[in-house]
Amino acid sequence: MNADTPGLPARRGALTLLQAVLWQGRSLEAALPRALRAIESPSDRALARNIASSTLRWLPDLDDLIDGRTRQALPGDARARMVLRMALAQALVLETPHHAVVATALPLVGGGPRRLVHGVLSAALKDSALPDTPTLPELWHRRWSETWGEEVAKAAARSLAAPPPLDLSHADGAGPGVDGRSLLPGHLRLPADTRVEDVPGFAGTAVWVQDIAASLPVRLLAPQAGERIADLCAAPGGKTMQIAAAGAEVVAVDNSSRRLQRLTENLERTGLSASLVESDARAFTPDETFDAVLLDAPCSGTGIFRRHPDVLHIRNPERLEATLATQAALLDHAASLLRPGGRLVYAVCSLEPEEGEAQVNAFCERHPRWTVDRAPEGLLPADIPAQAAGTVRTLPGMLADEGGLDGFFMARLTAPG
Ligand SMILES: C[S@@+](CC[C@H](N)C(=O)[O-])C[C@H]1O[C@@H](n2cnc3c(N)ncnc32)[C@H](O)[C@@H]1O
Repeated sequence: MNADTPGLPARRGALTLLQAVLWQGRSLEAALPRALRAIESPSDRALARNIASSTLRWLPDLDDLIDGRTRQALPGDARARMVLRMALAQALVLETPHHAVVATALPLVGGGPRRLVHGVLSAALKDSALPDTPTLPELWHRRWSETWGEEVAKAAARSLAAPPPLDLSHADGAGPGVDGRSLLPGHLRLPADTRVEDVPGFAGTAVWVQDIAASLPVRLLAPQAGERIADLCAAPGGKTMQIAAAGAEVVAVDNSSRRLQRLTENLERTGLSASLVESDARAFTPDETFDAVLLDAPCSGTGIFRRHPDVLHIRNPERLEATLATQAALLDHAASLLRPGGRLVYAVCSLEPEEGEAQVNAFCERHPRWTVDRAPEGLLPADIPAQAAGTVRTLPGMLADEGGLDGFFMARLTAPG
Protein backbone atom coordinates (compact mmCIF):
# COMPACT_ATOMS: atom_id res chain seq x y z
CA MET A 1 0.00 0.00 0.00
CA ASN A 2 1.59 3.35 -0.93
CA ALA A 3 0.79 6.90 -1.93
CA ASP A 4 -0.47 5.61 -5.29
CA THR A 5 -3.35 3.69 -3.68
CA PRO A 6 -6.39 5.12 -5.49
CA GLY A 7 -8.21 7.59 -3.27
CA LEU A 8 -5.45 7.82 -0.68
CA PRO A 9 -4.54 11.50 -1.34
CA ALA A 10 -8.18 12.48 -0.71
CA ARG A 11 -8.17 10.61 2.63
CA ARG A 12 -4.89 12.22 3.66
CA GLY A 13 -6.42 15.60 2.82
CA ALA A 14 -9.56 14.79 4.83
CA LEU A 15 -7.43 13.75 7.81
CA THR A 16 -5.44 17.01 7.68
CA LEU A 17 -8.67 19.00 7.44
CA LEU A 18 -10.21 17.23 10.44
CA GLN A 19 -7.06 17.72 12.51
CA ALA A 20 -7.07 21.45 11.65
CA VAL A 21 -10.71 21.80 12.74
CA LEU A 22 -10.88 19.50 15.78
CA TRP A 23 -7.38 19.86 17.19
CA GLN A 24 -6.46 23.42 16.16
CA GLY A 25 -9.92 24.99 16.18
CA ARG A 26 -9.61 26.34 12.61
CA SER A 27 -12.60 26.67 10.32
CA LEU A 28 -12.88 24.11 7.51
CA GLU A 29 -12.94 26.93 4.95
CA ALA A 30 -9.75 28.49 6.32
CA ALA A 31 -7.99 25.12 6.53
CA LEU A 32 -8.79 24.06 2.95
CA PRO A 33 -6.01 25.76 0.94
CA ARG A 34 -3.17 24.39 3.08
CA ALA A 35 -4.67 20.97 3.79
CA LEU A 36 -5.42 20.25 0.14
CA ARG A 37 -2.47 22.01 -1.52
CA ALA A 38 -0.82 18.71 -2.56
CA ILE A 39 -4.00 17.38 -4.19
CA GLU A 40 -4.29 18.24 -7.86
CA SER A 41 -7.44 16.43 -8.91
CA PRO A 42 -10.61 18.50 -8.36
CA SER A 43 -12.59 15.31 -7.66
CA ASP A 44 -10.09 14.25 -4.96
CA ARG A 45 -10.30 17.72 -3.41
CA ALA A 46 -14.10 17.57 -3.40
CA LEU A 47 -13.98 14.07 -1.88
CA ALA A 48 -11.58 15.18 0.89
CA ARG A 49 -13.91 18.02 1.80
CA ASN A 50 -16.97 15.79 1.65
CA ILE A 51 -15.40 13.18 3.96
CA ALA A 52 -14.36 15.86 6.47
CA SER A 53 -17.75 17.54 6.37
CA SER A 54 -19.71 14.26 6.75
CA THR A 55 -17.48 13.27 9.68
CA LEU A 56 -18.21 16.60 11.41
CA ARG A 57 -21.98 16.24 10.85
CA TRP A 58 -22.10 12.85 12.60
CA LEU A 59 -19.17 13.18 15.04
CA PRO A 60 -20.90 12.26 18.35
CA ASP A 61 -22.55 9.21 16.72
CA LEU A 62 -19.31 8.07 15.08
CA ASP A 63 -17.54 8.39 18.44
CA ASP A 64 -20.25 6.29 20.08
CA LEU A 65 -19.68 3.52 17.55
CA ILE A 66 -15.92 3.66 18.12
CA ASP A 67 -16.23 3.72 21.92
CA GLY A 68 -18.57 0.73 21.79
CA ARG A 69 -15.84 -1.30 20.09
CA THR A 70 -12.71 -0.33 22.02
CA ARG A 71 -11.91 -1.75 25.46
CA GLN A 72 -10.09 1.41 26.51
CA ALA A 73 -11.46 4.70 25.21
CA LEU A 74 -9.13 6.22 22.61
CA PRO A 75 -8.04 9.76 23.53
CA GLY A 76 -9.85 12.51 21.59
CA ASP A 77 -6.54 13.55 20.01
CA ALA A 78 -5.48 10.03 18.94
CA ARG A 79 -4.82 9.76 15.22
CA ALA A 80 -6.43 6.29 15.28
CA ARG A 81 -9.73 7.81 16.51
CA MET A 82 -9.69 10.39 13.70
CA VAL A 83 -8.97 7.73 11.06
CA LEU A 84 -11.78 5.55 12.44
CA ARG A 85 -14.20 8.47 12.47
CA MET A 86 -13.59 9.29 8.82
CA ALA A 87 -13.56 5.64 7.76
CA LEU A 88 -16.94 5.02 9.41
CA ALA A 89 -18.34 8.25 7.92
CA GLN A 90 -17.35 7.03 4.46
CA ALA A 91 -18.94 3.62 4.97
CA LEU A 92 -22.11 4.73 6.76
CA VAL A 93 -22.81 8.21 5.35
CA LEU A 94 -21.16 8.30 1.93
CA GLU A 95 -21.77 4.60 1.25
CA THR A 96 -18.19 4.00 0.09
CA PRO A 97 -17.52 0.27 -0.55
CA HIS A 98 -16.00 -1.29 2.56
CA HIS A 99 -12.89 -2.62 0.82
CA ALA A 100 -12.04 0.93 -0.34
CA VAL A 101 -12.65 2.31 3.17
CA VAL A 102 -10.25 -0.19 4.74
CA ALA A 103 -7.64 0.08 1.97
CA THR A 104 -7.44 3.87 2.38
CA ALA A 105 -7.67 3.95 6.20
CA LEU A 106 -4.85 1.56 7.13
CA PRO A 107 -2.02 3.50 5.39
CA LEU A 108 -2.92 6.52 7.51
CA VAL A 109 -1.79 4.83 10.76
CA GLY A 110 1.20 2.65 11.65
CA GLY A 111 2.19 -0.02 14.19
CA GLY A 112 -0.16 -0.81 17.09
CA PRO A 113 -2.74 1.82 16.11
CA ARG A 114 -2.95 0.22 12.65
CA ARG A 115 -3.84 -3.14 14.19
CA LEU A 116 -6.41 -1.42 16.38
CA VAL A 117 -7.98 0.47 13.45
CA HIS A 118 -8.08 -2.77 11.46
CA GLY A 119 -9.75 -4.65 14.32
CA VAL A 120 -12.34 -1.96 15.07
CA LEU A 121 -13.16 -1.41 11.40
CA SER A 122 -13.51 -5.13 10.63
CA ALA A 123 -16.02 -5.50 13.44
CA ALA A 124 -17.84 -2.18 12.95
CA LEU A 125 -18.32 -2.53 9.21
CA LYS A 126 -20.18 -5.83 9.69
CA ASP A 127 -23.18 -4.53 11.58
CA SER A 128 -22.94 -0.83 12.56
CA ALA A 129 -25.57 1.73 11.64
CA LEU A 130 -26.03 5.40 12.43
CA PRO A 131 -29.24 6.73 14.02
CA ASP A 132 -31.82 8.34 11.68
CA THR A 133 -30.87 11.80 12.92
CA PRO A 134 -27.40 13.03 13.91
CA THR A 135 -26.85 13.79 17.59
CA LEU A 136 -26.11 17.48 18.12
CA PRO A 137 -23.00 18.05 20.26
CA GLU A 138 -24.32 18.20 23.85
CA LEU A 139 -23.29 21.83 24.36
CA TRP A 140 -25.47 23.04 21.46
CA HIS A 141 -28.35 20.71 22.18
CA ARG A 142 -28.58 22.08 25.74
CA ARG A 143 -28.12 25.70 24.75
CA TRP A 144 -30.57 25.73 21.84
CA SER A 145 -33.17 23.71 23.77
CA GLU A 146 -32.98 26.23 26.61
CA THR A 147 -33.02 29.25 24.30
CA TRP A 148 -35.44 28.24 21.53
CA GLY A 149 -37.14 25.08 22.84
CA GLU A 150 -36.64 21.36 22.40
CA GLU A 151 -38.39 21.26 18.99
CA VAL A 152 -35.94 23.76 17.51
CA ALA A 153 -32.97 21.78 18.86
CA LYS A 154 -34.42 18.61 17.34
CA ALA A 155 -35.00 20.37 14.01
CA ALA A 156 -31.38 21.58 14.11
CA ALA A 157 -30.20 17.98 14.54
CA ARG A 158 -32.38 16.83 11.63
CA SER A 159 -31.07 19.56 9.36
CA LEU A 160 -27.47 18.59 10.18
CA ALA A 161 -27.81 15.17 8.51
CA ALA A 162 -27.00 16.27 4.96
CA PRO A 163 -25.97 19.40 3.05
CA PRO A 164 -28.89 21.82 2.47
CA PRO A 165 -30.30 22.83 -0.94
CA LEU A 166 -28.43 25.26 -3.16
CA ASP A 167 -30.08 28.70 -3.06
CA LEU A 168 -29.45 31.28 -5.77
CA SER A 169 -30.33 34.96 -5.77
CA HIS A 170 -30.68 36.89 -8.99
CA ALA A 171 -31.30 40.41 -10.23
CA ASP A 172 -34.68 41.22 -11.82
CA GLY A 173 -34.88 39.62 -15.25
CA ALA A 174 -31.64 37.65 -14.78
CA GLY A 175 -33.08 34.33 -13.60
CA PRO A 176 -30.77 31.35 -14.18
CA GLY A 177 -31.83 29.10 -17.05
CA VAL A 178 -32.80 26.19 -14.85
CA ASP A 179 -35.96 24.92 -13.14
CA GLY A 180 -36.12 25.27 -9.38
CA ARG A 181 -38.41 26.34 -6.56
CA SER A 182 -38.75 30.07 -5.97
CA LEU A 183 -39.75 30.96 -2.39
CA LEU A 184 -39.45 34.74 -2.84
CA PRO A 185 -38.94 37.06 -5.81
CA GLY A 186 -35.31 36.89 -6.94
CA HIS A 187 -34.78 33.50 -5.27
CA LEU A 188 -34.36 30.01 -6.76
CA ARG A 189 -33.84 26.77 -4.80
CA LEU A 190 -32.04 23.82 -6.44
CA PRO A 191 -31.23 20.32 -5.10
CA ALA A 192 -28.30 20.05 -2.67
CA ASP A 193 -26.11 18.11 -5.08
CA THR A 194 -26.28 20.81 -7.80
CA ARG A 195 -22.85 22.10 -8.81
CA VAL A 196 -23.19 25.82 -9.25
CA GLU A 197 -20.69 25.77 -12.12
CA ASP A 198 -23.16 23.58 -14.02
CA VAL A 199 -26.07 26.05 -13.69
CA PRO A 200 -26.67 27.50 -17.19
CA GLY A 201 -25.80 31.17 -17.32
CA PHE A 202 -24.12 31.25 -13.90
CA ALA A 203 -20.81 32.25 -15.47
CA GLY A 204 -21.93 35.57 -16.91
CA THR A 205 -25.16 36.82 -15.33
CA ALA A 206 -26.35 38.58 -12.20
CA VAL A 207 -26.90 35.30 -10.32
CA TRP A 208 -25.12 34.39 -7.10
CA VAL A 209 -25.18 31.74 -4.36
CA GLN A 210 -27.01 32.94 -1.24
CA ASP A 211 -29.10 31.07 1.32
CA ILE A 212 -32.62 32.51 1.36
CA ALA A 213 -32.14 33.59 5.00
CA ALA A 214 -29.02 35.54 4.00
CA SER A 215 -31.08 37.41 1.41
CA LEU A 216 -33.55 38.72 4.02
CA PRO A 217 -31.46 41.56 5.56
CA VAL A 218 -31.29 43.44 2.24
CA ARG A 219 -34.99 42.79 1.61
CA LEU A 220 -35.57 44.40 5.03
CA LEU A 221 -33.28 47.32 4.13
CA ALA A 222 -35.36 47.85 0.93
CA PRO A 223 -32.69 49.67 -1.12
CA GLN A 224 -34.04 52.14 -3.69
CA ALA A 225 -32.51 53.09 -7.04
CA GLY A 226 -30.19 56.07 -6.65
CA GLU A 227 -29.78 55.79 -2.88
CA ARG A 228 -26.31 55.95 -1.37
CA ILE A 229 -25.81 52.86 0.78
CA ALA A 230 -22.89 51.57 2.86
CA ASP A 231 -22.47 47.81 3.18
CA LEU A 232 -20.24 47.24 6.20
CA CYS A 233 -18.49 43.84 6.53
CA ALA A 234 -19.41 43.20 2.94
CA ALA A 235 -17.23 40.42 1.55
CA PRO A 236 -17.66 38.12 -0.34
CA GLY A 237 -20.55 40.34 -1.37
CA GLY A 238 -23.86 38.45 -1.52
CA LYS A 239 -25.62 41.42 0.03
CA THR A 240 -23.55 44.00 -1.89
CA MET A 241 -24.80 42.41 -5.12
CA GLN A 242 -28.41 42.54 -3.91
CA ILE A 243 -28.09 46.26 -3.11
CA ALA A 244 -26.32 46.98 -6.41
CA ALA A 245 -28.95 44.99 -8.33
CA ALA A 246 -31.62 47.32 -6.86
CA GLY A 247 -29.87 50.25 -8.54
CA ALA A 248 -28.40 51.82 -5.41
CA GLU A 249 -24.90 53.25 -5.23
CA VAL A 250 -23.03 50.90 -2.86
CA VAL A 251 -19.86 51.46 -0.88
CA ALA A 252 -18.72 48.02 0.34
CA VAL A 253 -16.33 47.98 3.30
CA ASP A 254 -14.41 44.96 4.61
CA ASN A 255 -11.13 44.53 6.49
CA SER A 256 -10.03 41.39 4.63
CA SER A 257 -8.16 41.93 1.36
CA ARG A 258 -8.50 38.21 0.51
CA ARG A 259 -12.27 38.33 0.90
CA LEU A 260 -12.49 41.67 -0.96
CA GLN A 261 -10.73 39.95 -3.85
CA ARG A 262 -13.60 37.45 -3.95
CA LEU A 263 -16.05 40.35 -3.89
CA THR A 264 -14.25 41.90 -6.88
CA GLU A 265 -14.49 38.59 -8.76
CA ASN A 266 -18.19 38.27 -7.93
CA LEU A 267 -18.90 41.78 -9.22
CA GLU A 268 -16.96 41.08 -12.41
CA ARG A 269 -18.86 37.82 -13.00
CA THR A 270 -22.28 39.36 -12.38
CA GLY A 271 -21.64 42.70 -14.10
CA LEU A 272 -22.79 44.60 -10.99
CA SER A 273 -20.87 47.54 -9.54
CA ALA A 274 -19.85 48.83 -6.13
CA SER A 275 -17.03 50.94 -4.68
CA LEU A 276 -14.79 48.81 -2.47
CA VAL A 277 -12.98 50.05 0.64
CA GLU A 278 -10.49 47.94 2.57
CA SER A 279 -10.76 49.13 6.15
CA ASP A 280 -11.86 48.21 9.62
CA ALA A 281 -15.47 49.40 9.43
CA ARG A 282 -14.96 51.24 12.74
CA ALA A 283 -12.30 53.39 11.08
CA PHE A 284 -14.38 54.11 7.96
CA THR A 285 -15.14 57.85 8.05
CA PRO A 286 -16.38 59.05 4.64
CA ASP A 287 -17.10 62.73 3.98
CA GLU A 288 -20.79 62.24 3.15
CA THR A 289 -23.54 60.50 5.10
CA PHE A 290 -25.59 57.57 3.72
CA ASP A 291 -29.32 57.04 3.13
CA ALA A 292 -28.98 53.52 4.52
CA VAL A 293 -26.36 51.28 6.09
CA LEU A 294 -26.23 47.49 6.24
CA LEU A 295 -24.08 45.96 8.97
CA ASP A 296 -23.69 42.20 8.44
CA ALA A 297 -21.55 41.87 11.53
CA PRO A 298 -18.84 39.27 12.22
CA CYS A 299 -20.35 36.68 14.58
CA SER A 300 -20.11 33.12 15.87
CA GLY A 301 -21.72 31.84 12.65
CA THR A 302 -23.72 29.20 14.53
CA GLY A 303 -26.73 29.85 12.24
CA ILE A 304 -24.91 28.40 9.24
CA PHE A 305 -24.06 25.04 10.84
CA ARG A 306 -25.93 23.17 8.06
CA ARG A 307 -23.44 24.42 5.48
CA HIS A 308 -20.48 24.69 7.85
CA PRO A 309 -20.79 21.90 10.46
CA ASP A 310 -17.31 22.81 11.75
CA VAL A 311 -18.83 25.76 13.67
CA LEU A 312 -20.39 23.27 16.10
CA HIS A 313 -16.93 22.05 17.04
CA ILE A 314 -14.87 25.24 17.05
CA ARG A 315 -17.18 27.81 18.64
CA ASN A 316 -17.73 28.21 22.35
CA PRO A 317 -20.75 30.24 23.43
CA GLU A 318 -19.04 30.94 26.76
CA ARG A 319 -16.35 32.88 24.91
CA LEU A 320 -18.33 35.44 22.97
CA GLU A 321 -17.25 38.58 24.85
CA ALA A 322 -14.74 39.92 22.31
CA THR A 323 -17.17 39.35 19.41
CA LEU A 324 -20.02 41.01 21.33
CA ALA A 325 -17.88 44.08 22.07
CA THR A 326 -16.88 44.36 18.37
CA GLN A 327 -20.52 44.07 17.25
CA ALA A 328 -21.61 46.84 19.66
CA ALA A 329 -18.79 49.14 18.50
CA LEU A 330 -19.60 48.42 14.83
CA LEU A 331 -23.28 49.17 15.45
CA ASP A 332 -22.51 52.51 17.10
CA HIS A 333 -20.16 53.46 14.28
CA ALA A 334 -22.64 52.34 11.60
CA ALA A 335 -25.27 54.60 13.20
CA SER A 336 -22.91 57.58 12.97
CA LEU A 337 -22.69 57.21 9.16
CA LEU A 338 -26.39 57.84 8.48
CA ARG A 339 -28.25 60.97 7.47
CA PRO A 340 -31.11 62.03 9.78
CA GLY A 341 -34.02 59.60 9.25
CA GLY A 342 -31.73 57.06 7.52
CA ARG A 343 -32.15 53.28 7.91
CA LEU A 344 -29.75 50.84 9.51
CA VAL A 345 -30.08 47.07 9.17
CA TYR A 346 -28.10 44.96 11.63
CA ALA A 347 -27.74 41.25 10.79
CA VAL A 348 -25.88 38.20 12.12
CA CYS A 349 -25.88 34.55 10.94
CA SER A 350 -26.02 33.37 14.54
CA LEU A 351 -28.49 31.45 16.70
CA GLU A 352 -27.17 33.13 19.86
CA PRO A 353 -29.54 35.83 21.19
CA GLU A 354 -26.59 37.67 22.77
CA GLU A 355 -25.44 38.52 19.22
CA GLY A 356 -28.92 39.37 17.94
CA GLU A 357 -31.86 40.42 20.10
CA ALA A 358 -29.66 41.53 23.04
CA GLN A 359 -27.36 43.61 20.80
CA VAL A 360 -30.31 45.54 19.38
CA ASN A 361 -31.89 46.03 22.82
CA ALA A 362 -28.59 47.39 24.15
CA PHE A 363 -28.25 49.68 21.10
CA CYS A 364 -31.73 51.09 21.72
CA GLU A 365 -30.81 51.78 25.36
CA ARG A 366 -27.67 53.63 24.23
CA HIS A 367 -29.63 55.49 21.47
CA PRO A 368 -33.14 56.08 22.87
CA ARG A 369 -34.25 58.28 19.95
CA TRP A 370 -33.81 55.47 17.40
CA THR A 371 -36.79 53.26 16.54
CA VAL A 372 -37.00 49.58 15.58
CA ASP A 373 -39.12 49.18 12.42
CA ARG A 374 -41.56 46.30 12.11
CA ALA A 375 -40.69 43.92 9.25
CA PRO A 376 -43.35 44.64 6.59
CA GLU A 377 -45.97 42.05 5.58
CA GLY A 378 -44.95 39.96 2.59
CA LEU A 379 -41.24 40.47 3.19
CA LEU A 380 -40.74 36.99 4.62
CA PRO A 381 -41.58 33.54 3.31
CA ALA A 382 -45.00 32.39 4.52
CA ASP A 383 -44.24 30.62 7.80
CA ILE A 384 -41.73 33.11 9.21
CA PRO A 385 -43.42 35.69 11.46
CA ALA A 386 -41.69 38.85 12.63
CA GLN A 387 -40.80 38.82 16.36
CA ALA A 388 -42.85 40.88 18.83
CA ALA A 389 -40.33 43.72 18.60
CA GLY A 390 -40.65 43.77 14.80
CA THR A 391 -37.24 42.15 14.32
CA VAL A 392 -36.72 38.92 12.35
CA ARG A 393 -35.31 35.61 13.58
CA THR A 394 -34.96 32.53 11.38
CA LEU A 395 -34.60 29.19 13.16
CA PRO A 396 -34.09 25.50 12.39
CA GLY A 397 -37.49 23.94 11.65
CA MET A 398 -38.80 26.93 9.66
CA LEU A 399 -39.59 26.16 5.99
CA ALA A 400 -38.84 22.53 6.90
CA ASP A 401 -40.97 21.11 4.06
CA GLU A 402 -39.04 23.23 1.57
CA GLY A 403 -35.56 22.28 2.77
CA GLY A 404 -35.17 24.77 5.65
CA LEU A 405 -33.01 27.88 5.84
CA ASP A 406 -30.00 29.20 7.78
CA GLY A 407 -30.35 30.76 11.24
CA PHE A 408 -30.22 34.56 11.11
CA PHE A 409 -31.21 37.56 13.18
CA MET A 410 -31.90 40.96 11.65
CA ALA A 411 -33.39 44.29 12.70
CA ARG A 412 -34.10 47.54 10.87
CA LEU A 413 -33.57 50.71 12.89
CA THR A 414 -34.42 54.25 11.86
CA ALA A 415 -32.30 57.24 12.88
CA PRO A 416 -34.05 60.25 14.48
CA GLY A 417 -35.13 62.76 11.80
C1 LIG B 1 -20.67 37.62 7.87
S1 LIG B 1 -19.31 37.98 6.86
C2 LIG B 1 -20.03 39.03 5.69
C3 LIG B 1 -20.81 38.38 4.59
C4 LIG B 1 -21.23 39.38 3.53
N1 LIG B 1 -21.95 40.51 4.08
C5 LIG B 1 -22.06 38.75 2.42
O1 LIG B 1 -23.27 38.90 2.41
O2 LIG B 1 -21.47 38.10 1.55
C6 LIG B 1 -18.45 39.10 7.88
C7 LIG B 1 -17.35 39.90 7.16
O3 LIG B 1 -16.90 40.87 8.11
C8 LIG B 1 -15.54 41.14 7.84
N2 LIG B 1 -15.06 41.83 9.06
C9 LIG B 1 -14.86 41.30 10.30
N3 LIG B 1 -14.51 42.28 11.16
C10 LIG B 1 -14.53 43.44 10.46
C11 LIG B 1 -14.27 44.79 10.80
N4 LIG B 1 -13.93 45.15 12.06
N5 LIG B 1 -14.36 45.73 9.83
C12 LIG B 1 -14.68 45.39 8.56
N6 LIG B 1 -14.94 44.12 8.19
C13 LIG B 1 -14.87 43.16 9.12
C14 LIG B 1 -14.96 39.79 7.52
O4 LIG B 1 -13.79 39.92 6.76
C15 LIG B 1 -16.11 39.15 6.74
O5 LIG B 1 -15.91 39.32 5.36
